[in-house]
Amino acid sequence: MSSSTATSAAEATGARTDEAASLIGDARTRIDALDDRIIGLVQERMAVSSVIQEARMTSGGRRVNLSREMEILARYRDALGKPGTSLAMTLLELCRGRV
Ligand SMILES: C=C(O[C@@H]1C=C(C(=O)O)C=C[C@H]1O)C(=O)O
Repeated sequence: MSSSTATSAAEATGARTDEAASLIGDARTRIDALDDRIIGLVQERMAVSSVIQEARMTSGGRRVNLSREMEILARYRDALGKPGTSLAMTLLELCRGRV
């Protein structure tokens, strides 16, 4: 490390060289942008899910539809493996609350 700026970047990233610290800083900026989009998509999913649940309940049905939830869990598991199931369960909890 040659400058104090590089030293603090290294401290913030855990890198041991200026080059690695720079790469990590840039990649973290991209991750922050991706997380902003993911959060926005989750919020959009919550809003769409809420429309479906309200329509079903207004028609006299139940909030939750387990067969549909099984499809969603399988889709995430097929795409992402076992942690995909956990992710889908968290998404479903956000969208329809705890059951
Ligand atoms: C949105 C629906 O209602 C509920 C919420 C779901 C979801 O957020 O994906 C899935 C099944 C239901 O428990 C639906 O039936 O599609």
